Amino acid sequence: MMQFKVIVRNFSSSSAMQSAIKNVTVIGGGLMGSGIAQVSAQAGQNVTLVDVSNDALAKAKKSIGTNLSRVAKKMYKDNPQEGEKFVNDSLGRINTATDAAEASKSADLVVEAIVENIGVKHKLFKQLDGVAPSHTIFASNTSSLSINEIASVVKRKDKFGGLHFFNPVPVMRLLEVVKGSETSEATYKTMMEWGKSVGKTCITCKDTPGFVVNRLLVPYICEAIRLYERGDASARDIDIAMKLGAGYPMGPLELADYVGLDTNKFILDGWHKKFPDQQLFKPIPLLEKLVAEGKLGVKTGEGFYKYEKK
Ligand SMILES: CCCCCCC[C@H](O)CC(=O)SCCNC(=O)CCNC(=O)[C@H](O)C(C)(C)COP(=O)([O-])OP(=O)([O-])OC[C@H]1O[C@@H](n2cnc3c(N)ncnc32)[C@H](O)[C@@H]1OP(=O)([O-])[O-]
Ligand SMILES: NC(=O)c1ccc[n+]([C@@H]2O[C@H](COP(=O)([O-])OP(=O)(O)OC[C@H]3O[C@@H](n4cnc5c(N)ncnc54)[C@H](O)[C@@H]3O)[C@@H](O)[C@H]2O)c1
Repeated sequence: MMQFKVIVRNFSSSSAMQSAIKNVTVIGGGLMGSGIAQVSAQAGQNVTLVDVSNDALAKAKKSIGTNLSRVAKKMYKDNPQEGEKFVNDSLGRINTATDAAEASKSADLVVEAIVENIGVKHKLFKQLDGVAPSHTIFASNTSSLSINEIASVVKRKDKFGGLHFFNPVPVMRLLEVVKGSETSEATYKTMMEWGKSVGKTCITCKDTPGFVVNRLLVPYICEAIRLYERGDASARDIDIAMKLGAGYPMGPLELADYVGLDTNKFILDGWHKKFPDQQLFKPIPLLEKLVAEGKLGVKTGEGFYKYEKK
């Protein structure tokens, strides 16, 4: 078991940094959207979590409940009653919905965390731009797409930016706040304040591929896969090397399995298309093979490693 010390902050609304954002609509109730909904509700905000799938919403509510209990256990270890109240109050602030347009009508901030597909994101934001109040800020949690490109379909380009969270959202302390070329200073400031209000340390990023973290992380993971593919070291040894030699909580191949090999491939393919001469972004035959075989990592039970299905 890897060791990872979680720093628990006090998220009660009285002590958390106040934000101008009171009503948050999170679109996409998967891995990331459920985490974003959780940290917003913990910070005292009213959240509407939207997904096209009722099953995804039910799964999201269940995992949010479990993860809130983990937080409460640490935060209120001497006062379980308060802990229970924290969990129930936070859950009580989260409504679920399947109609994104309707759910955006009362939002101060819309955070999009749906599939990493520019066409699908465009369709969503175009629809929301027509119905959300004029003050509403739109943000995307995209891992690898350009904020300017996503924002190109809306009229409110000054009120559009990137809010890039990290997986698992309740644990990872960083938030990348991405300024598009037309993001206004007021929108940027509000996004920074909101990020702090949900307990994150915010950094400012330009709209460059991968922002900061993924611009460094993607080549690192790709080089680890290539090293393994060449037979220079075993998967286990590569992961041990980076955990014990560089202090990372997970090795690069474990992390690739955790994020999903399909996601790894999707990011790499997109960047290769954009920057065909960049050696680091060239396709990796082993990654292609694993994805073609449906070995996508933890979520399918096999990637570089095998996992017990839960
Ligand atoms: C081509 C490349 C592609 C790149 C793709 C990029 C994708 C994306 O854009 C960017 C990313 O996100 S990049 C990805 C960035 N992410 C990384 O790089 C992640 C790197 N990995 C890690 O940081 C650690 O391995 C984990 C924290 C994941 C698990 O830690 P562990 O020690 O192996 O396992 P543990 O003992 O179970 O848990 C430890 C503690 O965490 C707590 N907890 C866990 N989940 C929780 C939840 N959902 N809620 C609340 N709490 C949760 C748990 O209760 C425990 O607390 P305690 O107080 O200690 O009892
Ligand atoms: N997985 C990660 O580690 C990670 C980290 C940071 C950022 N991201 C980014 O966050 C976004 C979401 O990733 P994820 O891993 O949570 O994906 P996911 O597949 O777990 O969840 C996506 C959810 O969006 C829903 N959805 C799809 N289209 C929709 C629509 N039009 N309206 C409403 N809901 C819709 C799906 O039903 C699904 O539940 C992507 O842009 C991804 O690049 C992912």
